[in-house]
Amino acid sequence: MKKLIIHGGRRLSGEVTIGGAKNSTVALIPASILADSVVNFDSVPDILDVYNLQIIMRSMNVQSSFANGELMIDPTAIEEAELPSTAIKSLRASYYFMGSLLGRFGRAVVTFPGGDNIGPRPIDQHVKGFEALGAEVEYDDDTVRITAPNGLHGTRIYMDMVSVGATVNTILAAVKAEGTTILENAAKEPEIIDLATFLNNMGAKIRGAGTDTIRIVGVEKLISNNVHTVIPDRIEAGTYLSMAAAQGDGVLVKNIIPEHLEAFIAKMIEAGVKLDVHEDSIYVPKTDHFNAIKIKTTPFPGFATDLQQPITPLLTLADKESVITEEIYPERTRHIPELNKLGMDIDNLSHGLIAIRPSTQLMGNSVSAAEIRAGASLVIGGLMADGQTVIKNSEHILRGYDRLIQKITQLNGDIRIEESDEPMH
Ligand SMILES: CC(=O)N[C@H]1[C@@H](OP(=O)(O)OP(=O)(O)OC[C@H]2O[C@@H](n3ccc(=O)[nH]c3=O)[C@H](O)[C@@H]2O)O[C@H](CO)[C@@H](O)[C@@H]1O
Ligand SMILES: C=C(OP(=O)(O)O)C(=O)O
Repeated sequence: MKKLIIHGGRRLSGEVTIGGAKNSTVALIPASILADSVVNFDSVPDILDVYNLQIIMRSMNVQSSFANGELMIDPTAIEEAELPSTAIKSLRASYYFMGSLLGRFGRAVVTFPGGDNIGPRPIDQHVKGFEALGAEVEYDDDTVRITAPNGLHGTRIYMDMVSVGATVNTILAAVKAEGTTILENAAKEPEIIDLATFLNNMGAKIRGAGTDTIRIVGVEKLISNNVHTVIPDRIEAGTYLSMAAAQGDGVLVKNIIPEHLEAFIAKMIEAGVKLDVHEDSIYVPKTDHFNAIKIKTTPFPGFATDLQQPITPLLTLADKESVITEEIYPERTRHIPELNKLGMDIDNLSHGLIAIRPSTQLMGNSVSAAEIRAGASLVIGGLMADGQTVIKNSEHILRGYDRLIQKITQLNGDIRIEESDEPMH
């Protein structure tokens, strides 16, 4: 197990550059096995999810190399194989191999994915998409078996709820299907536009990504002729904006697409942080007085559930009680008892309703990261609290935060990582 050790209380300043988006990358990599050529990406974040996706691809004889943000994937000699369940379980997005293997081979056998423990994460809408395209889906124990004995055929699919994962998986299965697929009530997240851009540049015909109706005309071949640059990670950006507002004396956060963070920026400004928003960067000035605010998480372009936990420590600095309604994952509250160990006063009032009260005396403590964004909130809490904070199970954080130690150190934070003999849980 890895532990993060933070000596808090130091003020942060300087610049930090945001990496490529985890949630794009983890869709782009499985998508690349649909290509009939080598595929190249840059701005790929240095995160554990990428290494685990490489392990999964290697089991299918898909070779890849990854260094300095450049990722090359060669799917031209791909073979069907049993996928390694430990790597599959290490991340959520391994379920994108259901859609991409189905698109490539007309069948897929994938163990149920892992990912963050943020409450129930059903896949009924993914299955609805596959079945609508003509696939048959069977579950046996922990495994999903998908076949398409008569091929995949475009159709009209209405998603019963807005799901990022189901939208991505349906696109992956439909991109080489025969005929036209019309996906209604699709998710509109920027990462879906990034995926569609990547596939379209290889010859796919996907229109409407970023709106709630996506139209896909199936094509036979996908050939990559250029390098795809992954969009900046809006969740990593929001995490550093929150960290800088809570503990900074002036921090410039670079490589941001502000349009991807509109709801978050609006809430930070409402909280009293006078953000200076530029074309591709945001300056966070030192803030002495914070207002209490109300937040409700909703699908894009609303306030992202993935930023609910990272903004929470900042709200403990407000003058009155703030309230967050977590609509997407009401059980995404495992940060609360841990942040309270640092002296914060946060209450899980009822299903998804969180009260954050002013707290003054924060002291470091030993805490545990239950999942990635809970962990990110603990990193911010640890930087705010006096004394030493030890964050156990930090692998969860490193799943999705590019060069975290280097970036926080560059901002004058005191943080290091240590290996411990205790098993991860
Ligand atoms: C790798 C990736 O991109 N992960 C993101 C993705 O997760 P993920 O794609 O898993 O999240 P979804 O958008 O699918 O989930 C949204 C909501 O729909 C529900 N649902 C989803 C699918 C389904 O078949 N049935 C169903 O009921 C979920 O329980 C949840 O309440 O979007 C989430 C919501 O923005 C983010 O927190 C995750 O960071
Ligand atoms: C929930 C998240 O990730 P995943 O879907 O990969 O578990 C996240 O990035 O906040």
